Amino acid sequence: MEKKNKHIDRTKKVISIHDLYKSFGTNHVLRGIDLDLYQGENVVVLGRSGTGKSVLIKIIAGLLKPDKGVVNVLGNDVAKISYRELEQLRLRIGFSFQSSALYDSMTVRENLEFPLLRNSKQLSQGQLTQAVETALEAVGLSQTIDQWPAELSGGQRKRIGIARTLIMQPAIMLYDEPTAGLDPITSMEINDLINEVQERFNTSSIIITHDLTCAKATGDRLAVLLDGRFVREGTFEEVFASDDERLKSFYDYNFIT
Ligand SMILES: Nc1ncnc2c1ncn2[C@@H]1O[C@H](COP(=O)(O)OP(=O)(O)OP(=O)(O)O)[C@@H](O)[C@H]1O
Repeated sequence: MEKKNKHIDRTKKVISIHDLYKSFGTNHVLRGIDLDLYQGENVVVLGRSGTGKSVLIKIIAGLLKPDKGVVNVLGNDVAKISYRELEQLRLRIGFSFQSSALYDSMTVRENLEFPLLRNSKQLSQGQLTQAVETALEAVGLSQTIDQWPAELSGGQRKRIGIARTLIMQPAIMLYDEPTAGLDPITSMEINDLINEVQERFNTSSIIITHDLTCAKATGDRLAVLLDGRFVREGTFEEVFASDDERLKSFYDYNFIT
């Protein structure tokens, strides 16, 4: 079912991208991208492999510099701010990567404490425990607190990865292929979690995927990236209510997998 979110504030842009270009040598990856993300909104970026979705996310996080164009994140022009300002900005952005990248040699509790200890050293043990418990509760995995990553399923590891991101109370979440490699039921649970995070913490999110079920379940708005530009944008129904041949590849892909 298509989602409905009533909490989007269309007067507040948390990300604003205008006329963004990025090439690597003769490989012109992004060729004039415009994208706004509003407070409380989930935007899905749909695109096939190699279309520049990760490059876009890296530019938003200031990990890559644009060749041309403006990328404003939470009021900061990422190409212009100092390294220190960029570090501060990154603390307000949560990344959920394809591999959940938990530390195998740490328990779930230690994995979650890690970003807090690295970034805000003045917390008492009681505050740390409280933050860990709140984040685990938000992803429905309170009982795993003293387990090791190797004891968890792929879906559970993904949730713990999201909890570790939430513990920093990010304003923006960037999800890179959140359902990749997960079975349909677990994928559905992750989609629900993305929506729960949006509602509970009023985060704004960019979700990168080529999974149409995920796009439909989580996206308030979809933007389809093809040949370096967004070729269609709107709700799931608006984007796919057309016989645009360029979108056929997504149906074929999703039919096969
Ligand atoms: N640091 C880099 N140096 C050179 N080329 C790069 C670099 N990063 C990305 N590219 C190129 O940019 C293009 C887009 O890559 P990107 O990783 O953004 O694709 P994607 O849409 O995220 O794909 P996937 O779904 O497979 O992750 C590719 O051709 C890739 O080789």
